[in-house]
Amino acid sequence: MRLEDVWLRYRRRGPWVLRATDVRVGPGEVVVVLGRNGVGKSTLLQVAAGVLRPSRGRVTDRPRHVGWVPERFPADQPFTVERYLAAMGRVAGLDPLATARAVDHWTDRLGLAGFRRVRLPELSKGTAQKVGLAQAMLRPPGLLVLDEPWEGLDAATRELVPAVIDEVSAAGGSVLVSDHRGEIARLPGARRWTVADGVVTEGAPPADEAVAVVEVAVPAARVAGAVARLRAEGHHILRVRPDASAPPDLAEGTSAATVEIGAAEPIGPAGGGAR
Ligand SMILES: Nc1ncnc2c1ncn2[C@@H]1O[C@H](COP(=O)(O)OP(=O)(O)OP(=O)(O)O)[C@@H](O)[C@H]1O
Repeated sequence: MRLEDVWLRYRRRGPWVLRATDVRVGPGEVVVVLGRNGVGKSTLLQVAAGVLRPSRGRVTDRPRHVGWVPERFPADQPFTVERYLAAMGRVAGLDPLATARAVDHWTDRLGLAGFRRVRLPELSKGTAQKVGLAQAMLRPPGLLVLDEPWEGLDAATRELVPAVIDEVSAAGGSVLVSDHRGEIARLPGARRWTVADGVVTEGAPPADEAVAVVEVAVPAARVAGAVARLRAEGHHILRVRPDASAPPDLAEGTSAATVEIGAAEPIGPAGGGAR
């Protein structure tokens, strides 16, 4: 898919949010869209997904089936989870049997089985986000567009997002995902687009900026200090979790915790790849 000289503004004579954007994403590729708050990441994703039409320019070779996960799932709809997903399956062109199978699969996989009879407005934000992800995946998408998909999700589901992205790309689909939390560390093979001043810069990260996630077990009593030191060194803390598998006699803590890090800024070549 290619965005060819795409310009976008929300109203006539308003400021251009996107200017002369010319980027492409191929089958099986994952692109993370980066940039400051309000810079135009969502706008770019909506143009790519076909939710917004460019003011100028065009989008070519967009795959026929697009999965679109907005930053906020519009939960103010009077359906139960089950009925909403069934309707979305039909909208995606699935027959009733395929729809039922897909709804079963994704509600189980995303931990939504207990919410099938719950109405959308009664869901927590995180659960509603999962419904947003489920509807996008009912039919395997040729293009999956995810706007800040980690926002509001519980830790277990956050782990699932990279797995879902990998599946789509392994099946030959393209994936665009915006990220302002540093979760890109979970997608080490992804390309990046950076949005700044209305301009989208395309380019794979140089080899010395390769990203890895490192899990570090520390005594529970020392977590705060370890997190502070890692942050001071420029690493990005993805999460801290209790580590039930740690040996009980680990140093002075009665229990241990695992600190998972990536880095916000590149560190030197001796940095062992952790960013
Ligand atoms: N529907 C709209 N009408 C008018 N202006 C809008 C609309 N949606 C977004 N904008 C403006 O367009 C610009 C880019 O917004 P956009 O939501 O694309 O940025 P973003 O990088 O995704 O931000 P964030 O990281 O906060 O989600 C902002 O100045 C925003 O105020």
